[in-house]
Amino acid sequence: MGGMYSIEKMSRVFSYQSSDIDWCEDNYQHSENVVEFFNTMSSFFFFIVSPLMLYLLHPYAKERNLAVHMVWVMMIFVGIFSAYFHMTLSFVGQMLDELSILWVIAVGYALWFPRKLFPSFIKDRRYTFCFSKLVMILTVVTTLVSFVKPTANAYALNCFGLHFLYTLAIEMRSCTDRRALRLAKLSVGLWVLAISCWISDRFGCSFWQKLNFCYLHSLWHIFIVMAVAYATTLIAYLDANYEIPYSLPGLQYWPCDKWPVGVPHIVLKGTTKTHKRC
Ligand SMILES: CCCCCCCC/C=C\CCCCCCCC(=O)N[C@@H](CO)[C@H](O)/C=C/CCCCCCCCCCCCC
Ligand SMILES: [Ca+2]
Ligand SMILES: [Zn+2]
Repeated sequence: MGGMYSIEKMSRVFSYQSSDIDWCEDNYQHSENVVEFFNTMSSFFFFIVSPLMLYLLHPYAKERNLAVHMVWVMMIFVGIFSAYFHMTLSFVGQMLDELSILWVIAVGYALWFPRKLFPSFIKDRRYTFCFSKLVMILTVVTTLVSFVKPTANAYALNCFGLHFLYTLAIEMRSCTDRRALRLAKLSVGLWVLAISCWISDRFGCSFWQKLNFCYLHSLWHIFIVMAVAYATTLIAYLDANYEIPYSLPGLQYWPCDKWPVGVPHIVLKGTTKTHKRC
């Protein structure tokens, strides 16, 4: 009897709308199996951008470390879990969505956090591995803590965005490379657009419902993927200048460098040992 009760309780976490969160988009408007249709569909944007980023970052990853591909491989899973969450609004969907974001951020920090900003006790090159280990231990602990108050997770995750902006500001202070500075401004601009949509959807829903425009969370999906694409290229570029300067890293835009819009990527122009400014 007790066993039956706990199985029933367990399966409830998979059921539709078992999550505490419900985004502004009206539920079941376009299908009886999909709770938030546009939020689900816009999650597929992750699938378009992730393979493109894996392709564009490949020359840098080959020279530096193939492990950097983990970030965009994991972003595919973020897309899958995000689509599942908005399709069902289930508790399991919410946790998968949030925890996959947490792990992408953790891998990003373990791979790219600038050594000069390491805590003083692990600043030495020999202990770089310790930093990654520390990040992973903290992430395992945070994963367990995230079950205590699931509604707070999304806000906690957004704080990483703020910490990332702070780290970027310190990094860019000493940078004179015009292309890198422009990319930093574009990344921050996209992040500001994204976070404004997320906050507005969360807290201004009644206003947007009056205007009959409840798609801000879908726009958040699109802007945040673009912000992450721009920001990861910038971080990878700064990292390449620091760790593999002999490869003469440069920044270009895909598909055509001369177009006013495009996806940024790194080109490696050389193999001789020279230094750059960032
Ligand atoms: C030196 C450090 C390098 C760090 C690299 C970071 C790499 C990748 C980071 C983030 C992945 C973000 C993925 C967003 C997925 C959105 C899915 C979603 O919509 N989930 C919502 C529910 O559907 C949920 O409420 C969202 C929660 C908040 C997520 C906050 C993500 C913070 C992202 C920080 C990105 C920084 C980019 C800033 C550019 C200047
Ligand atoms: Ca909704
Ligand atoms: Zn979402």
